[in-house]
Amino acid sequence: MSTQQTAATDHDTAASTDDLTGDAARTGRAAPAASAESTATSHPSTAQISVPWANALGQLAGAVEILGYEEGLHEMLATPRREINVAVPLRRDDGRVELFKGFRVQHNVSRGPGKGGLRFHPSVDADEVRALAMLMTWKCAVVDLPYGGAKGGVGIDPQQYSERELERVTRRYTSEIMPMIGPERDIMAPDMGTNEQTMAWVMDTYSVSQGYTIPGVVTGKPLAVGGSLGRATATSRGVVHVTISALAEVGETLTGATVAIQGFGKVGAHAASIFAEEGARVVAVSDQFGGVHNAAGIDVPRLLDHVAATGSVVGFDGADPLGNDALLALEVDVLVPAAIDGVLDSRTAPSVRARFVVEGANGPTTSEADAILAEKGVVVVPDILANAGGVVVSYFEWVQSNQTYWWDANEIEQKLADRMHSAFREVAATSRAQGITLRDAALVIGVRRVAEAHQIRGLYP
Ligand SMILES: NC(=O)C1=CN([C@@H]2O[C@H](COP(=O)(O)OP(=O)(O)OC[C@H]3O[C@@H](n4cnc5c(N)ncnc54)[C@H](OP(=O)(O)O)[C@@H]3O)[C@@H](O)[C@H]2O)C=CC1
Ligand SMILES: O=C(O)CCC(=O)C(=O)O
Repeated sequence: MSTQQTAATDHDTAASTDDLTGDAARTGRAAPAASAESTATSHPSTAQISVPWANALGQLAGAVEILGYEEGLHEMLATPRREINVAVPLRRDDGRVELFKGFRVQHNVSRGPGKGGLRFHPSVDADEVRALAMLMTWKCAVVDLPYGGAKGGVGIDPQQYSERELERVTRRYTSEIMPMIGPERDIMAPDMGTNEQTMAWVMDTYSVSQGYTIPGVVTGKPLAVGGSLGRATATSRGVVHVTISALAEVGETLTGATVAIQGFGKVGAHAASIFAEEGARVVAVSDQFGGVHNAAGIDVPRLLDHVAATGSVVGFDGADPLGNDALLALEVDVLVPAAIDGVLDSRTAPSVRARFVVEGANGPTTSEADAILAEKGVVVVPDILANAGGVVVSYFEWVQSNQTYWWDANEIEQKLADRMHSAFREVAATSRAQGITLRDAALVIGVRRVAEAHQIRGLYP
């Protein structure tokens, strides 16, 4: 028996995960637009809506059904408050001109300014950004931050462009969406394809336009211009905190637990390091080029050196090659999708053998896959809880910026741990009390907080 199988067997003796998967029949409900894969299309010009937006609407519909809200309130919660589409021209280093589409969506601002990342990825379109903005609304509410939800994106593959070209795209995009953003209006942060340098360019472009330095317009900035300690690792650390909480629910710890991670970017790579430091066995990781697997556990620091030298996990000599789909099907305790959305769908979900799926990525599981995983007894810790560590420390960064007084790393890590564990406890308690999945429980908490804000403010009768 392999060491991987031994670990799984050890964990099999612990308490069952049934009470965190809710009632599978209920999870598989036919909510409006919930059958995302069958009704949606990834082509924005057709009458149908895209998979991420259909999934987001379906999730909201499920929460509204549980909460018993009437249609007017449902419609208000489903409708983005403000959206802007912009054209972003770029003069390439060689003189040619290219045009990209950019978007910023404020889904809801009833609890505070819009908050959410900026994504550079070729798949970015209006529906994807809408879906991600809606997720931000529920996410900020689940961890009880005084923010609404927003997201931005540019349909560009950043790996095909020079640093100088990316700077020009970022500055032009920022200028185009300028009327919507600001430290009290809408605060950006890094997401897929962007990083702290991108945030420094956004902050500089915004500050120059206003005539003075305004660090609070973005979070996830470099420390040298007002970033926060702990932000770079916060999303991943939050993923590890909720994994520890989820395992504790069934009487287990992280020690020796097997973990597979899809995506080795800002979230996936830090998660691999932190899981390994905390005593878990990281057996597989992947990036867009493929994955690597070692049942005895990957030497993560050595893998990081390999990635720094080659740009990919592929070819690492301390593990065997593995495809991305095969990674999703590994028999592990914890599977962490930390790359793109929709990777767990009706095709891949039946093969999942992990006991816990902890969503580092936004929207990695389609509605159909959710129902399949619940049926199989797989516990899914949903994105709006699992990856909220990033926005929690973004909030800390914004608070520090506003008060111009900086906390030390221990204070930030402790506040992050407290916030993530207490949010998990609250979600798990709702899940148990109502017999619903962790995703539905997190949505019920988030949606209810946002609806309450509307009702108290009088924006909704
Ligand atoms: N950064 C943050 O603070 C937060 C991020 N998230 C979510 O986490 C996810 C990852 O974000 P982040 O780490 O910031 O993004 P990055 O751009 O830093 O990393 C993305 C990773 O995904 C990999 N990837 C891209 N396409 C595929 C594919 N088709 N199959 C497998 N892997 C793929 C990339 O591979 P390669 O390295 O080869 O390019 C890269 O390793 C996103 O869903 C994001 O919205 C959620 C909360 C906060
Ligand atoms: O840190 C933030 O403000 C938001 C990060 C983000 O985009 C996300 O949580 O999806």
